[in-house]
Amino acid sequence: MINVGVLGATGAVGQRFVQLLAAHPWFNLKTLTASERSAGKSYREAVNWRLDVAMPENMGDIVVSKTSVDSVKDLDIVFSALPAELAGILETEIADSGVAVCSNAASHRMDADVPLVIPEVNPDHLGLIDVQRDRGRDGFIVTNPNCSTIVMTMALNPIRKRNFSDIRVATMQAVSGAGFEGIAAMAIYDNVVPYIGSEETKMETETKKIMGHFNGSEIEYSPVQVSASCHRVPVIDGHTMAIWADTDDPAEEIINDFRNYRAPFSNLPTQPDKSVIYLDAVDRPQPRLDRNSGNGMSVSVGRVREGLRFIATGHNTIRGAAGASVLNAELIASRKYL
Ligand SMILES: NC(=O)C1=CN([C@@H]2O[C@H](COP(=O)(O)OP(=O)(O)OC[C@H]3O[C@@H](n4cnc5c(N)ncnc54)[C@H](OP(=O)(O)O)[C@@H]3O)[C@@H](O)[C@H]2O)C=CC1
Ligand SMILES: N[C@@H](CC(=O)OP(=O)(O)O)C(=O)O
Repeated sequence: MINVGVLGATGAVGQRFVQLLAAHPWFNLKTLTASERSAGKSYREAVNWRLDVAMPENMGDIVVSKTSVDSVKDLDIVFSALPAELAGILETEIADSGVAVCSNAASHRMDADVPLVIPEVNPDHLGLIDVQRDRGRDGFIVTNPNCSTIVMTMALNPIRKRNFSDIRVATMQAVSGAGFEGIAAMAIYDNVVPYIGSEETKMETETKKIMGHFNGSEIEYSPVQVSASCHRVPVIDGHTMAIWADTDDPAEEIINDFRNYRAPFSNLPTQPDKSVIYLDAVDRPQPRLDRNSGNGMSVSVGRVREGLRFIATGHNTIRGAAGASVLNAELIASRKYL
């Protein structure tokens, strides 16, 4: 078993990590960290469990540690669900101390030698781990993209061979994306908020790195242009988006690409066989109906129309966050990077 821990284990993403790791076949979850407010309490006492599945019983008695390099020094991997302003320095120190960091936080995503990985899309970018090691780092950092960026790039992956260069996207993002205390009920109920700080820039820049080419020492960014407009809607979990891409190929061909798509790895426990699912009902995908497909790891697509226009939905705290990081760690372990 590989010993792992979760940084920020009491938050919206941290709880998803605990849910996904508590009975993982490869990973032994032994350390949970949070702020000074929670440190020293049992996880059961510290956490305000808010997921729609029960808290795994075996996690409740773990004593929450302070988030520090020392607390995780005996682990092989830490999963980071820390606020970005803390993640920057701490993740660097933990990686330098010899531990592998799989992070959800935005802080290191665009660092030149840090892989920004979705296993189905750009697994070869893990080669940047060797670049980090070559400069003397004992551990390493691997990041997963922003939640909306993951759903969009996963949805585009089966049709990538069609060589589009111009993508437009309008998102409808769930409130869980803002964290538990992120948005007041009075602000979102009966409403749509047409602003999510930095989200549009993240979608526009992270996509160029993910779709870029790893030449053995660095990523050559893709020339693809993304124009994003991001909006918060009164949905608990599941980001939905309308996507436009510049191909005139017939809708039937695109639908066939989606139907025939299979995930590339069969040996990773968190990877569903179909990580992109095509739905042909005229009114799908919908977040409430489709976010849990593939245990929350599949992206659902539908309403494919010439132009090209289509809709995609994915679970933002599973496929877009904790599940994405766990899948990255499985790929890292299977490729013997630990
Ligand atoms: N929500 C989402 O859909 C996504 C979130 N992310 C990213 O994941 C990260 C976590 O987000 P989210 O779970 O929503 O955030 P939350 O606010 O829900 O949780 C924050 C976590 O960090 C801990 N924490 C807060 N302050 C400190 C501190 N000073 N020292 C140590 N630990 C601290 C909290 O512990 P305590 O309970 O003790 O306060 C809690 O465990 C962020 O970087 C976010 O941008 C990425 C993709 C999607
Ligand atoms: N901004 C996203 C969630 C998030 O935290 O993204 P990032 O990991 O890029 O900071 C949302 O609100 O839905």
